[in-house]
Amino acid sequence: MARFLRVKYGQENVLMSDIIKPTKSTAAEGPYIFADILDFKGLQEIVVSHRIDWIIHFSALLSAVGEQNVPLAVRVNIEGVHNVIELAKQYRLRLFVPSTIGSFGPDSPRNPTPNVTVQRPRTIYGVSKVHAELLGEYYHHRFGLDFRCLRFPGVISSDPPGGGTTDYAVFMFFEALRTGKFECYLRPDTRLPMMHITDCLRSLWEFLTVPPDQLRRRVYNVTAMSFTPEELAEELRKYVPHLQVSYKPDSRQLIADSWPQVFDDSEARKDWGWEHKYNLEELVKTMVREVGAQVQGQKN
Ligand SMILES: NC(=O)C1=CN([C@@H]2O[C@H](COP(=O)(O)OP(=O)(O)OC[C@H]3O[C@@H](n4cnc5c(N)ncnc54)[C@H](O)[C@@H]3O)[C@@H](O)[C@H]2O)C=CC1
Ligand SMILES: CC(=O)[C@H](N)C(=O)O
Repeated sequence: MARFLRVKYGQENVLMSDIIKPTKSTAAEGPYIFADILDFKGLQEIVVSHRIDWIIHFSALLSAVGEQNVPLAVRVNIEGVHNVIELAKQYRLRLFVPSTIGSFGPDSPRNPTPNVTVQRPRTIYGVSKVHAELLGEYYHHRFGLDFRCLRFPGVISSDPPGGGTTDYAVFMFFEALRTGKFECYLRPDTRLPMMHITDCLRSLWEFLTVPPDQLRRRVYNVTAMSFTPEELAEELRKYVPHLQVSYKPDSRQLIADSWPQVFDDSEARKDWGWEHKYNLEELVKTMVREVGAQVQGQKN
């Protein structure tokens, strides 16, 4: 996202932060600083000394890793949001926080899942995201905070994924192109909403720049497609014809079974003109090219 925003606003005007060391190429792309989302005073200092006016808050533990360390997920995902939202209120910053299909649960309608419906997720990740959505809406109505939030589906890119349930789709490309074999931790018929990273970043950008009076909500579903592991493998076989996929469901299956299968993003399409560009065919073609280049680079 920083790369995307730097093209629009200039390299020096977008400050990237994390608690981890940047890769060489990330460090070369523009300013990068240490910021721990749990350190409120440290965040205040950054906002003041860098004259920050807009926060895009990505830090989180995703669904699968969150279940492995619930206390840490509570701190990073819930305390972290308390800190940025209070910061945004104090300094009148604009704030974007992503949510997810994981903010829905087994009581939600799964096909399709509308923008407003029962949520009641069963993972700490989902609970923390519903909390962020509600708190953001509350701060918007109570204090006039410009809070915006998109619920993303599984986002597919050639970067290493962070420990979610939808990560299988990324792993399948790497294993298919490295070894021609893949063991999937979800059942072959597990349908989940997905989106290519290019569409994800564009949706975020378009949503951030919509004039406020065009928004009927502060939280919108967005998506591009839905597919199952079996359907993804079938499309991938156009490029790796002998791909063998076996299935060994683990605890992530339970999570996937409680999530939307088809995400209804008609409100985003109607209110601010959201349109995806990548369907399954385009996504696979692009991923094969990008992951293929990485795999080739590792071999040389
Ligand atoms: N990747 C996906 O498919 C989807 C992602 N999202 C949301 O997008 C956001 C980014 O997701 P990803 O990039 O995939 O996750 P990721 O796991 O790759 O990145 C999360 C980042 O948070 C950082 N972090 C952890 N603790 C921190 C702390 N105390 N202070 C500062 N930073 C800290 C980590 O170092 C990591 O770089 C998350 O909020 C996630 O919920 C939403 C839906 C789908
Ligand atoms: C859909 C998400 O939020 C994420 N990729 C996960 O699987 O946890």
